[in-house]
Amino acid sequence: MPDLTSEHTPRRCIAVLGGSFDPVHNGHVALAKYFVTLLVPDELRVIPTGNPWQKNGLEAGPADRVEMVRRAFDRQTVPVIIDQQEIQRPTATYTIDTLQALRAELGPQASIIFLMGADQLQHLNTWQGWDRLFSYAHLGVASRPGFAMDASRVPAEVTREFTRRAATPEQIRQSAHGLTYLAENLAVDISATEIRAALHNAKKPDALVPAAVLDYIEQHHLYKN
Ligand SMILES: Nc1ncnc2c1ncn2[C@@H]1O[C@H](COP(=O)(O)OP(=O)(O)OP(=O)(O)O)[C@@H](O)[C@H]1O
Ligand SMILES: O=C(O)c1ccc[n+]([C@@H]2O[C@H](COP(=O)([O-])O)[C@@H](O)[C@H]2O)c1
Repeated sequence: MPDLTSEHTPRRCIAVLGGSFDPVHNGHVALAKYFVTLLVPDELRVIPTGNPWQKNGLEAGPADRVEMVRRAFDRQTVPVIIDQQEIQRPTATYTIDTLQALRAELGPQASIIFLMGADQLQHLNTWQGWDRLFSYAHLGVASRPGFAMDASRVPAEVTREFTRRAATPEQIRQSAHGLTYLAENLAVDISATEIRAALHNAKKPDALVPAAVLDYIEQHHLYKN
């Protein structure tokens, strides 16, 4: 039987943003928007972590983080799915498991790109099965103030993989997995850590989080001492 998918059906492209989102903020929205503009994916999949094993616990519960994410991403130019698979998985959250599940769900043809900020790039080689991530997805990384993306801070083995797999947005859209893209001109100096600190000090971080998220935080008395 001829492979009609590759010849006649455009390949679907799904951009995936995983995160603790404790809380979601304008840096996350800017990261997603950057890659949505670059790739014009068919879907933005946002996946709040369940048990982020490299963090010392989360402050807000999963239901609150999901609702904040829903509010933050309610006005995108592409369809958005808030995917709760990591929250529903009882074990430690490993991206490799998530990407395997997404590949099984979306099929071998789909172009899947997992997005992250430069802070994660700096220790990507500590992720569970990091070198197998490329078997399931492309990786898209954006710069972030305070986190260099050059050889001074990125481990040599990570730089090597990113260099040999570097591709254009068009190449990423036209293949399923295994390529990389470094966006070096995003510069949003916001972190969830500073937002939690502001809220604990009764400050209103209204320039750092979407208004609908701040409303939710206030209504539900999140991040209070
Ligand atoms: N300001 C930002 N610019 C670019 N990428 C970002 C930014 N903030 C977060 N990211 C990326 O978004 C993803 C989820 O981040 P996360 O939810 O841990 O936010 P955070 O601000 O880093 O949180 P925390 O301060 O609690 O560690 C990660 O890949 C991270 O690198
Ligand atoms: O798979 C791993 O081992 C792994 C280690 C650290 C982070 N991640 C993923 O990276 C994304 C951003 O993580 P964080 O801690 O910055 O919110 C989120 O989807 C995490 O599950 C994944």
